Amino acid sequence: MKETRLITGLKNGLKGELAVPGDKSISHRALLIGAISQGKTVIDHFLKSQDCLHTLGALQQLGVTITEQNSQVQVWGQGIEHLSPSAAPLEMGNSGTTTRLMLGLLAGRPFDSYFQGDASLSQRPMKRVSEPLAKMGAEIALTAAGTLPAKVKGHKLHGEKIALQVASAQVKSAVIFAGLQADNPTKIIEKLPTRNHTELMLRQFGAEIITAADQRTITVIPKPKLLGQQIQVPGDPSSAAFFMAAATLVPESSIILKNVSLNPTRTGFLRILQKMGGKVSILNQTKLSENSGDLKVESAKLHAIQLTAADIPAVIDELPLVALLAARATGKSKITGAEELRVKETDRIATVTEELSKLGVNIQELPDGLVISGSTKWQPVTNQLDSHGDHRIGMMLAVAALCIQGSLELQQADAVKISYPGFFADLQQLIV
Ligand SMILES: O=C(O)C1=C[C@@H](OP(=O)(O)O)[C@@H](O)[C@H](O)C1
Ligand SMILES: C=C(OP(=O)(O)O)C(=O)O
Repeated sequence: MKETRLITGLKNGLKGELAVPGDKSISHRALLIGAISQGKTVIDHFLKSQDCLHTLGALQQLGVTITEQNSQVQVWGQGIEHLSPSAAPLEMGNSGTTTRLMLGLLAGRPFDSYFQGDASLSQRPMKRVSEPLAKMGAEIALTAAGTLPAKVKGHKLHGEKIALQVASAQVKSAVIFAGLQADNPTKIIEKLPTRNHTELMLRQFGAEIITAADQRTITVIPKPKLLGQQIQVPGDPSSAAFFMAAATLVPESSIILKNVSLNPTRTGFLRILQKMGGKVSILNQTKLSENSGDLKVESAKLHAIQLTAADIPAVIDELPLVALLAARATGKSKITGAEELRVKETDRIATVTEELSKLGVNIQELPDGLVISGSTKWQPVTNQLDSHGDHRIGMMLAVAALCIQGSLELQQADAVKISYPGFFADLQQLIV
């Protein structure tokens, strides 16, 4: 990641319409669930970003045929029992989602698998997956630090009652993929409800996955007959959030973001922005593979916000952007219960603090969050910002730079390719 980009503060507001790329979480799952089903799965609006392409590549390493035609991705599923071992390590790149979901999937296959990832992913915790899976009979060897590279020795699995120690959709999904292969039902109890795309999509393919009224107790009935489906991936709300923030913060903006997912486990940023005084309205609601709609966003003056643990899962990937909103708002904001940010692509509590401080923002780290005193009169101490190789930090800083007079350099700007390769081109489309 070597690319440096110059970003110039905007004199005019953002204007126009944009359809953001497909949802990253749903794109990963459409490939994985398509691969273990019988028959063809056709994916519309698949997110062709580096992370999702690692899921695609790893499935090809396991013998799955995946083709592309007329901008659709086709997965030629033959059922889970047709996955075949890969002699070479499965390449996870930078993608935590690929790794954790595939560890759950391959733990129950009758062969061994090897996983490796890039330098950032190789620092991220994997015991959160290997430990609950071990209760089901899985055997996953990690480094002494509990990280990749991993060796999965495939075993028969048994259903268990599993109380998860972290609120993580990746961990929940790993246990669900293992539970599909077990010889009796698996009951998962989450600390807090997290994004539910795995459950929704597996139901569409024919599985019986029962979610209790508390939204955090999930029962997986094993050995379903899964049949290939048509998937229409809605726009990624985590990608839409960058433009929602930009349109809010740059005066005289008014934009429409088309077909964005409105799954309530993902709309935390929308709700928080509204609570801070943001002007966001939902226009046309549509049903793609999940509920979605168009979002109209206009510039607004914001006030501070307090977030605690229960707020975090629905906004986990947008928290760097919430920090940016808070940095431009009136008053002192506090985010707590967000210690998960420390184990993302970077320690996002540290990288957000380091980079926003360079812009003159009054921001302090907490062990599990941030305290930010907002102001619209930042005094940058440098004109060089750095994504630290973290896509979400890079895009948040690009939005921050739009709010400033003059130009800033963003180093390692190409990190955006991990989840949003066309980010800078799409941003340009809204700049008049
Ligand atoms: O399940 C998923 O698709 C994801 C879950 C979240 O991670 P955790 O489950 O670790 O919170 C999120 O940060 C990640 O970008 C995608
Ligand atoms: C944390 C993220 O992804 P992953 O865990 O899949 O690497 C992210 O996209 O912000």
